Amino acid sequence: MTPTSGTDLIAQALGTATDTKEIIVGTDVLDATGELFARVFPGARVIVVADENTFAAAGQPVVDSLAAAGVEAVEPCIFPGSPTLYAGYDNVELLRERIRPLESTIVCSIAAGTLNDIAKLASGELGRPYMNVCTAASVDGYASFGASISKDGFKITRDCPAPAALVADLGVIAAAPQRLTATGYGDLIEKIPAGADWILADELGIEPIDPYVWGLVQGPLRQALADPERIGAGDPGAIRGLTEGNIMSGLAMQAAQSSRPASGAGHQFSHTWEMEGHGLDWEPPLSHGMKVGIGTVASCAMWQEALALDIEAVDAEAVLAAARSDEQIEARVRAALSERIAQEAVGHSVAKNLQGDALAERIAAIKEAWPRIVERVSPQLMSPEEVAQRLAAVGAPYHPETIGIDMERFRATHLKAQMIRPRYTILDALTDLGLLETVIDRLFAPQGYWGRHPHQDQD
Ligand SMILES: NC(=O)C1=CN([C@@H]2O[C@H](COP(=O)(O)OP(=O)(O)OC[C@H]3O[C@@H](n4cnc5c(N)ncnc54)[C@H](OP(=O)(O)O)[C@@H]3O)[C@@H](O)[C@H]2O)C=CC1
Ligand SMILES: O=C(CO)COP(=O)(O)O
Repeated sequence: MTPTSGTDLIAQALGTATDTKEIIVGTDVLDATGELFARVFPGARVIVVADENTFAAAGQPVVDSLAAAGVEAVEPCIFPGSPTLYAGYDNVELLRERIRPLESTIVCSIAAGTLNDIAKLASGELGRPYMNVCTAASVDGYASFGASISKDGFKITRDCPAPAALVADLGVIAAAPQRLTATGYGDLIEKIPAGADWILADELGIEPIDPYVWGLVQGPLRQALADPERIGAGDPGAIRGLTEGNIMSGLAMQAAQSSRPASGAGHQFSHTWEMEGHGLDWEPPLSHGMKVGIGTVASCAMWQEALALDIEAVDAEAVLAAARSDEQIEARVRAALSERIAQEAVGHSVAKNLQGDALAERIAAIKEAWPRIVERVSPQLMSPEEVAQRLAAVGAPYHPETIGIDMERFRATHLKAQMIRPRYTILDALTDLGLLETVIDRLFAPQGYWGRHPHQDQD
């Protein structure tokens, strides 16, 4: 039977999930936490991990439910609620060392994206499973393999198993601050251009699409994104769709053991600003999904411009002659990025840098595949205007100015975003074709998307 609801899709995906055994999504389900814990971790003790915000949102019912199920509990670990917890490796170490001496003790975190990732990596480094009670529809990282954690200033997804179980109480999630719901929409909508980036990598034989994984993330995606007004207004049914869409996206990352299904060039804009520290000292800090939403507009605008190019006319000889050496790439990365980001970014950028025969082959491959790429990517994408309208409708920022990024910095981010990850996206295809700067020029020219939308109030 073909699953019809998000709940059915999650149940089906769990059948093949590598780490996650059970996910409970519903209204008034916090009191199921204890029995779920006892079922998934028989005989284990629990340590509840939360921060003051998330404990206030769901803590006591979770503690009561664990006690009612007869689960022995050690003293909870409650992080301060203010300043907002950051996804830094120091917090992972802090939690890991707190739980290390506690034998047969499993973390039950009560958390949105940040603390879930901290609990995931701290548990993973000790080879222990964990579970999470989700407090907002703010991210797709709940069910994912890997934790996005910053270490020495570089933020990237670090390998560790997904949670063994999740509880997502829709009452708690709907009552979370509206900005957390809006940010979850921003994280989810990037799966649209991220899908286009994956099609590109698939067509070039760089990272083939696994149809099963593709279906997990892309299957429920458009339905989950369908009604930003209702999501923004806090409608429970629409928030359920967003929650389930984000969980499915996490399950796709779990099935792929990679964030490829959920993260493309749009995410790379967000990661660049985050590593530059942009908005981290705001209270509340500028969230992941808010930055990803703007990155999604940027990525869709770039794809739109790319699809209008005459790729067949690209002069491969000229591109080869102008190709940068690895030393030149390193110098560019070091000039663009601060020292602590550049250190790791140089490795990714140099590894992606093609010259000579390898570059000639890549250009030929892009030319050969381009008609199929256009055919497959066109129905996948949304226009940048549509993405911006949807973000506005949900109550999320939709223009870089709104998040304090001026046009000069925004324009420069198009180049930096290509440097910080090994993942092949539209940024890399344009780089290989020697066209990235040309496309950026067109985007910011008077007729280009950003030329026509230089300020939020002119949108
Ligand atoms: N691993 C992965 O695959 C992915 C990871 N991420 C990462 O997730 C992080 C972003 O997570 P996000 O959820 O946006 O932000 P946070 O987890 O930082 O949440 C923002 C703030 O809201 C609090 N909060 C959460 N729920 C409630 C509630 N119900 N009531 C009141 N306050 C609440 C949070 O507490 P608390 O800190 O306890 O959550 C925190 O103080 C980033 O680090 C990002 O990189 C994003 C996508 C995928
Ligand atoms: O944030 C992510 C998915 O939402 C994944 O981030 P990466 O692209 O750094 O793996």
